[in-house]
Amino acid sequence: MSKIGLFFGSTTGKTEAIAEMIQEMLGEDVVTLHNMADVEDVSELDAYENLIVASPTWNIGDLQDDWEALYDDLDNLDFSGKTVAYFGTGDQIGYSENFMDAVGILEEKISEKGGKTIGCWSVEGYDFEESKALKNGKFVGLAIDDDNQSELTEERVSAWVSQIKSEFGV
Ligand SMILES: Cc1cc2nc3c(=O)[nH]c(=O)nc-3n(C[C@H](O)[C@H](O)[C@H](O)COP(=O)(O)O)c2cc1C
Repeated sequence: MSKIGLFFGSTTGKTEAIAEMIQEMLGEDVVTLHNMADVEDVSELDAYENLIVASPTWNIGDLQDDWEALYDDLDNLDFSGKTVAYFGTGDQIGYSENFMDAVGILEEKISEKGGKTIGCWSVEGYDFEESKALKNGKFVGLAIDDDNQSELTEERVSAWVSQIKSEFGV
């Protein structure tokens, strides 16, 4: 069993590309990728104590479709004892009032069910109106905007990976 299960949804491939980048940085022996399109039952998340949960925001403030399909089933899981980091991709200019909402929606549900959130991320360098992913003035996970700030993607991912590495203790 690898140490971290990374569960992502991705409609046009951007979130998937970030998931692969993270796996490469942390090592294939450490991170196992699970595309939500192939996940039949959310109990697959239960196999890990350390999780990375990722979704782009679609349809103006919604979860990506494959997460949407299984979202209600998260109520059947107990996340206590689990450590969870989040990331998402979004468009802070086109969807300024809903930037990264999907990450906020997932974090709220999973932390309600006992998950311990790590990997919070500063809003510095972003320009948006509103986001459900904000808690105490920070994003509850890494925010990637490849639509408008692709030149910052790799350095953001790399800094966040160093951060969660020590928070996960891997
Ligand atoms: C129709 C449509 C709706 C979108 N809605 C949002 C949104 O509400 N909030 C946001 O931050 N980004 C939004 N986006 C931007 C996507 O989340 C962004 O392009 C993302 O990187 C796509 O990820 P994926 O390729 O992994 O599916 C939207 C894009 C489209 C085309």
